[in-house]
Amino acid sequence: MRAAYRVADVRSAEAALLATVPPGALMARAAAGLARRCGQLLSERGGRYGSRAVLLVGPGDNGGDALFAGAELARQGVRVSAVAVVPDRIHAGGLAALRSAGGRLADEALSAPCDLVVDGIVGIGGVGPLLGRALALVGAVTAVPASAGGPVVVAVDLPSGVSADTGDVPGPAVRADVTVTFGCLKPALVVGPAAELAGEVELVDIGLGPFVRAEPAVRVADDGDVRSWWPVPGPQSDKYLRGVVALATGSVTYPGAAVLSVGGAAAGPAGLIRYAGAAREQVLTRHPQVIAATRVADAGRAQAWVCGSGLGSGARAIADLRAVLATPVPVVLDADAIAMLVDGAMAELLRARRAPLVLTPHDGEFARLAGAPPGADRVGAALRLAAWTNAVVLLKGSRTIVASPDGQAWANATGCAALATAGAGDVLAGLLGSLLAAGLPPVRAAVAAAYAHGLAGRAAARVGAVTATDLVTALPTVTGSLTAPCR
Ligand SMILES: NC(=O)C1=CN([C@@H]2O[C@H](COP(=O)(O)OP(=O)(O)OC[C@H]3O[C@@H](n4cnc5c(N)ncnc54)[C@H](OP(=O)(O)O)[C@@H]3O)[C@@H](O)[C@H]2O)[C@@H](O)CC1
Ligand SMILES: Nc1ncnc2c1ncn2[C@@H]1O[C@H](COP(=O)(O)OP(=O)(O)O)[C@@H](O)[C@H]1O
Ligand SMILES: [K+]
Repeated sequence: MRAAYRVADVRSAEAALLATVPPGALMARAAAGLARRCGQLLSERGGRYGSRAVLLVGPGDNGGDALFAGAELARQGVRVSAVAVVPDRIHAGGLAALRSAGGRLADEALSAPCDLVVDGIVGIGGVGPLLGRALALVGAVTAVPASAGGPVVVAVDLPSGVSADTGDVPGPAVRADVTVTFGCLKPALVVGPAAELAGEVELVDIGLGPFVRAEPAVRVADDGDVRSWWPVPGPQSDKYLRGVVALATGSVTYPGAAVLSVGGAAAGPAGLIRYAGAAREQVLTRHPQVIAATRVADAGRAQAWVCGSGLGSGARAIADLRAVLATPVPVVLDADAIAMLVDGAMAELLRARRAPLVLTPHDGEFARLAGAPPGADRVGAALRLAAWTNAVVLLKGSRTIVASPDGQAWANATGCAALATAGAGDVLAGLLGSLLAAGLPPVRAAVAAAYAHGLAGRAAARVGAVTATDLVTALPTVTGSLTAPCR
């Protein structure tokens, strides 16, 4: 698990650490890690000696990091020039180090082609959209991406122009190929549109870890986490002990949603799938192992229910949702089931529930339920909805967020834009239901489902254009690999 911390918590940890080290030591550690990575990138692009690097140097310590790293690169034979965002406010020690190593202060950014741009405009001290010369410099950096022969862009700590605590991008911002961040991750590196601007994130250890006392703002699961959580059958298992998942999804109008959600469930760890709904025939044609009924009341017992994907909102859908909510087992509510919560008609049933509830809204469904879209602070918004509904909220998007009523938030790092295809959410809901049925607690089930779903999207995208059916095809290999012993 990786953890990202808010700026205020990073500052507190930094203050505690600073009291234990000589002045300048932290910046030296940060700059050494930054220079190491920049040097590697230059080596990969044809060599350090004689290459050109431009440092964009803001007025704070972020600029200081860039200058000290630039000094180290200059000592290695890189021709380094620095451009000050505010010429009369530049880190004096850093500038002196750069000059004594042979680097220079330039008036204009990128007046000649260069191999590397180091974005030291702002880091965790950035507030709001970039202003003044900082804004103009961002335009110059983003003109030609590295993939089109432009310089490789390395952001110092964070890409300048992003909101560190929320991952919002309130205006023009640097798009980095690599972000070298110090001490710990910040939320903008893992959530929201900012995370897409960070490129590959390298965390440099500056000794901050033991001084970070706060709870993480956001957690990110890795392969090891998901592997260790994923339920695996043992010698004593039978289909019931592995868990029974039931789905009330699809309708006469949207039978495909039923087929897709059952397909997602089939890739999960549950030992038996029940289906209840109007798409019984279509489900059985694609998934003959399913035990199918037409109504929830006739479906039989399950350890978890999934309800809502393609369900519609007529009288039949309302009755089925009521029946699902009345069960004493974990429930996933997706799509139309979320919409049916809006008018409050289900409030009493929801209040009476003791078993976990997981809501899987996309932004539109979130807005209907919460009364407003998630906005700039997606983690905060998901946490508020989770607290208000007493449900785990899986807020879908390019960095899907899982938020729990007790204030824990996770961001998913495996997704890819190919998942933005009709029916992908149905597949996710089914997989999530299967994990719940197999006994995984709701936060872990939601995090693990989003993780595997994202990997399936990537696997399918390697083959070609991705449909939700391709996700169903790709998922068993992904989930199988998550349960295979590590080699
Ligand atoms: N924490 C740690 O452990 C370590 C931290 N380290 C490093 O320190 C960095 C933090 O440094 P920091 O505190 O000096 O703030 P920083 O990001 O340089 O920005 C402040 C300056 O930017 C300006 N500015 C702000 N917003 C702006 C805008 N929208 N548009 C334009 N300008 C804007 C603002 O201007 P002002 O408002 O003062 O006029 C102010 O002068 C951190 O990210 C990391 O790189 C490492 O060295 C070691 C370990
Ligand atoms: N730009 C994106 N990058 C990565 N994943 C995305 C992006 N847009 C959507 N997704 C994912 O695609 C899925 C779409 O689900 P959803 O909106 O419910 O679609 P549907 O209702 O058609 O099934 C979600 O898992 C979501 O996280
Ligand atoms: K920066």
